[in-house]
Amino acid sequence: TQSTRPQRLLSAVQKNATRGDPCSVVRAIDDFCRHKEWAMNVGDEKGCILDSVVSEMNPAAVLELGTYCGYSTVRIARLLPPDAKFITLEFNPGFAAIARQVIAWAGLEEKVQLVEGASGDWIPKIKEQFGIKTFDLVFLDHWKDRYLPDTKLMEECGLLRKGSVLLADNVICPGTPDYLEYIRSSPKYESRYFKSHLEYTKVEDGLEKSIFLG
Ligand SMILES: O=C(NC/C=C/[C@H]1O[C@@H](n2cnc(C(F)(F)F)c2)[C@H](O)[C@@H]1O)c1cc([N+](=O)[O-])cc(O)c1O
Ligand SMILES: [Mg+2]
Repeated sequence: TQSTRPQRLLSAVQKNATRGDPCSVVRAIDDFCRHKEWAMNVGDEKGCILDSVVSEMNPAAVLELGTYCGYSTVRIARLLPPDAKFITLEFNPGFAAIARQVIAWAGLEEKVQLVEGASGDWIPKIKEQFGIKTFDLVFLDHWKDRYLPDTKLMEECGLLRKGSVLLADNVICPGTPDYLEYIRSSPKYESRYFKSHLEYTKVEDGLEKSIFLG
């Protein structure tokens, strides 16, 4: 039977990366996506911006929306302090199964809680299910038409505190126009655009970093 792209990406990790070495997992995925098959990971260029935001914040509680194959999950988890809580949400069971193996190959399964399901169902349950009051950092990289409704839902559920940071991928390509319009015009946020490129290409894209002002 035909393999899927996520399965081929996992095989490249298992072939080329060293077990327990997150950086070698990140490098193996970037090499695979640059030279063999493009895939929608945040990539190395935007990934460095993600790294700098995570390192600067040293967050105690992180939420990722859109695990996919676990590339950004590994990038984030490798930088977190030991007692940090990191939840990553994935809707597609096939992608989740691959991501679990990528995260395990990196040796980071203890630092990450991969939850399968829809954001609309899970966001209202996170506080009680995982004992999390608020998130210090949220990385949005899931369906682009869900960025805005899920941000409003996180506000309503009290998951953001003064100073919480939302970091959104793909605000230019494929684009999240309703989210950008909202976040840049809302008095509840202070936003900044980090210009970069769509992963593994020369096309413009970037990350929008927004601080919740409470
Ligand atoms: O479409 C893109 N990304 C969509 C990404 C979607 C991923 O987020 C998951 N998800 C959906 N809901 C949840 C939640 F939150 F409910 F758990 C998680 C989906 O199953 C999928 O794995 C994309 C496309 C391009 N591109 O160039 O076309 C480049 C990129 O960087 C991209 O991120
Ligand atoms: Mg993306």
